[in-house]
Amino acid sequence: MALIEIKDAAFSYDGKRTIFEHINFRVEEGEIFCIIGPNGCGKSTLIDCVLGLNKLKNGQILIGGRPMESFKPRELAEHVAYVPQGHKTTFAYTVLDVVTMGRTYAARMFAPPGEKEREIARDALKQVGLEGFEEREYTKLSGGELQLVIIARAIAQQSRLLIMDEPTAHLDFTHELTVMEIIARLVRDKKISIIMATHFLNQAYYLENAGVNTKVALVNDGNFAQVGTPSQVLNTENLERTFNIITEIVSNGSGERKYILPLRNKR
Ligand SMILES: Nc1ncnc2c1ncn2[C@@H]1O[C@H](COP(=O)(O)OP(=O)(O)OP(=O)(O)O)[C@@H](O)[C@H]1O
Repeated sequence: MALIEIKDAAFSYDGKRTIFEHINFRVEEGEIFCIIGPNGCGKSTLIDCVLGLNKLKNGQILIGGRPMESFKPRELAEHVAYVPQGHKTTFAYTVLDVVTMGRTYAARMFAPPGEKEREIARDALKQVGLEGFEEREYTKLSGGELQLVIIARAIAQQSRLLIMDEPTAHLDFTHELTVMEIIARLVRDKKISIIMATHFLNQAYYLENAGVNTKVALVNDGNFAQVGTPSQVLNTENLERTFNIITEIVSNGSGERKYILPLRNKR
């Protein structure tokens, strides 16, 4: 059974303009589903629907075969973790406190998290390479470190499904690669499932190249124009149609590693 299934989903903010319609997809265990498309095509809106923050105009979302609206918030947190695009750092919590917040749903009502929850949080920090950051002040981290803490918080939640909206936005090359390595490990080795919106087309190829079970949905005109593996979907024709750009798909000598080489805008 699919971990999550979206059936004939449609959404509009004002009841007049449809942002997307007839969206169908399912995400299996140990699979990453990348949502790719131009600015304003509705990626974040779709993600907010999957998180239950936007109510669909039409269609249904099933989590483990069960309609999403039948889940209590605490129950939903057990199944779905979220890595947002940006975050505010208002309070001077320690890094360990922030990551432990991922365990809130599992703690007893009104009880502070116990040592078991803090141990899970410490382990999550280790998984993102932030061992030793436990007592650092959250507000004093760099953007890259902050993003890794937020990913650690989602890992600490121990949900089978992770939703990520542009997880590498504003990150430098090193931190982008770190995040991609963490994603590959979670999906390929730990069989976590991820839905990720991204602008970085080559990230889908990076994952495919790394042996991660990867699917791509190319959003165009409020619909999924194509769904398939990166090799099936991210070809020169589809990229030209969706982004109006001329590209070349290049590969290393043995043809195992593919990348998109952007050549020029089509004018
Ligand atoms: N709260 C809102 N109320 C009304 N319209 C909105 C709202 N949020 C987004 N929109 C509109 O919905 C459309 C889709 O926006 P969305 O942010 O989902 O796109 P996106 O693909 O995530 O964009 P980007 O790649 O630029 O982040 C846009 O036309 C946007 O202006």
